[in-house]
Amino acid sequence: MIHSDKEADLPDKDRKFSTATNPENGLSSILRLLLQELSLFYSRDVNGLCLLYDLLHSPWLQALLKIYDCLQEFKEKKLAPATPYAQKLSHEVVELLCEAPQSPEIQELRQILQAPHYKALLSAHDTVAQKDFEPLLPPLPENIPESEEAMKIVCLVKNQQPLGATIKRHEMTGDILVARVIHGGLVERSGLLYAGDKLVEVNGVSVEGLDPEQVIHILAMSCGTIMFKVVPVSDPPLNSQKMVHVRAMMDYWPQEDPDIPCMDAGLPFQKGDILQIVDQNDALWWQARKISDLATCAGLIPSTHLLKRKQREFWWSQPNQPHTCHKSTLLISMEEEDDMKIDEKCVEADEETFESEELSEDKDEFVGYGQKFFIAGFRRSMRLCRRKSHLRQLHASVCHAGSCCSAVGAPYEEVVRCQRHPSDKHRLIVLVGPSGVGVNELRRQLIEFNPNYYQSAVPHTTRSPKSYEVNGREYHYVSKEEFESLIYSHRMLEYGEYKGHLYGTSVDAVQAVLDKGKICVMDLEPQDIQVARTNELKPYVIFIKPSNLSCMKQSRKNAKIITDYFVDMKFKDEDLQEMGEIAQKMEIQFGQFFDHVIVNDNLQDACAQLLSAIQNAQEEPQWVPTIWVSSDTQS
Ligand SMILES: Nc1ncnc2c1ncn2[C@@H]1O[C@H](COP(=O)(O)OP(=O)(O)OP(=O)(O)O)[C@@H](O)[C@H]1O
Repeated sequence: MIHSDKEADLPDKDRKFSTATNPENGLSSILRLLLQELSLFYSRDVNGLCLLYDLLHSPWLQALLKIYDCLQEFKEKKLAPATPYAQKLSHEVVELLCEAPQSPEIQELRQILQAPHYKALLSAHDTVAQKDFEPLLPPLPENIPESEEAMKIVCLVKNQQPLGATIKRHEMTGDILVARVIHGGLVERSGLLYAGDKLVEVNGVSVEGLDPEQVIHILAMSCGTIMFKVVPVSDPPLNSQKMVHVRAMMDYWPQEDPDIPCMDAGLPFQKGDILQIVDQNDALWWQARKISDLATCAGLIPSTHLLKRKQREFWWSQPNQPHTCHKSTLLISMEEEDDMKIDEKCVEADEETFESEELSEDKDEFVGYGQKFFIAGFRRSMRLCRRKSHLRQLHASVCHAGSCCSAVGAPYEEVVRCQRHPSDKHRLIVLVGPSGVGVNELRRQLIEFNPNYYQSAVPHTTRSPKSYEVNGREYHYVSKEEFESLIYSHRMLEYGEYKGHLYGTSVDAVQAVLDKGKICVMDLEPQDIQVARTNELKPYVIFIKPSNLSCMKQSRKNAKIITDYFVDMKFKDEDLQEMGEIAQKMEIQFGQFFDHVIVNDNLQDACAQLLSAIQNAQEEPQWVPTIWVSSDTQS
């Protein structure tokens, strides 16, 4: 269907120098001449001439040069259609074939020519060949008054998708204006309508005096081509802002937001979603797309400014009502119950009993088959103290929440996609999960799998070392003053008190592992994640989640938990149920910080998932807070 009219177009001068059109000047023919010359010297093998001769004579080089010549020839040709009416021609051929004596070949050809995709191909060919790219505009209305000179007529062909623009009524004049053009929608892609354009007519119907809803009704009833008569805005807004990516730190449901200017244009999202913000021209309503669905047009999301304002208004109007900030209240009451339950389980025990339980934990710290190596950070006191710190810090977070914004924080966090450079330190791996879900089990399995690569940080304590303990192995033994100074200088990632002693993990202890080129794996209570989220440690947070109750009952038949008063205690059904509830609440409150979620049902599967998640975190590009990268560049 397409042929070349190169010869007809080319001036004589060009034709003379074209290697492509004159095969004698082609590279392959030059090679042929060269070979003839070389053959004269071949028998004498002057300076490796034989080698060169064989090389130039090789069939693959000859073939390559021929291909090069053909491509060169093709590149210089201009393509023009043999006929712009291929569809008609095909139709004629089909008619002739009907009259011709029938044979299997003729039948097959008819079928091919009548197949819808083939017809569509010819139709596309003809459209291109006829250069029929412009939409057919209806004729301009006659007798346009001179005052309407500034108007323009815009025709859009509506398909199944919405037009991608919103309208509003001007408060003073009552004019119907284009309020905003949605990024990626039909109107934006046409480039014909802008925010601020005044609508005069839609499909010949005057919009004067109509409500926006009535105009929308006219648009909804129209199909095919829609004609707008508009007075263009004098300065069409230019979107010169660069795209920004953010992590949503909250959920948003447009259907539940009475303030959204157009509910259908809203973009629902959940905390943790990565959003691409494409338009921030409006101070209150931004336009964004989910990174997981970039093919769709953008939707409206509330701006940071609007959300903070709403949070403040809500706080002041309903100070006694539970709201976003109060989600933690649920956790607190639950934790208080938890404490009471521990009391119920309480057995009288004296210091001696605890001493022996502490000793019995040694099996947790010396592991390995045959060769014994040491894993720090699994001590019972440390784990119980961590649980208590959870309760204490939740209390503190509510007491200190002076304003809604400080409790909730920024609704969006700016992020960039970034890959760790192989020469950079590893990212800290943080495991989070409800007590008993298996965080320590998984951490231990990981370190046992490759103790030269995975390691935990050595915690600090203010208690004195026991006779068999070594400073810097089980714990770093420090004075209360030293410990407190680490807290005040923000060098403690987590800390808590247990039986009158302080326990905690410092940033420096984590750094010591990372400095050795190893991957540091630690578990944290979810409210401590934010403390660890720094450029220094760049933590990758993995949430360990229980599976459903019946699976847990099955898989945890032989599992044991540690409590204040028992070293090993079997799970009761209530424990497993409570674990599920706490996991749910953790996800609701802290889900935005989780980079990855693993359901710990089958232990082997969960370990395999953990290994692969850690590998991805270290070696694949990930979304990280922009501030981590910018502070890297500055330092
Ligand atoms: N997938 C699993 N299948 C069977 N048992 C498991 C699984 N994961 C963990 N366990 C067992 O469950 C018990 C509790 O696990 P673990 O001590 O790791 O809990 P944890 O999340 O660290 O809790 P805490 O933070 O309160 O110490 C242990 O006996 C552990 O061996």
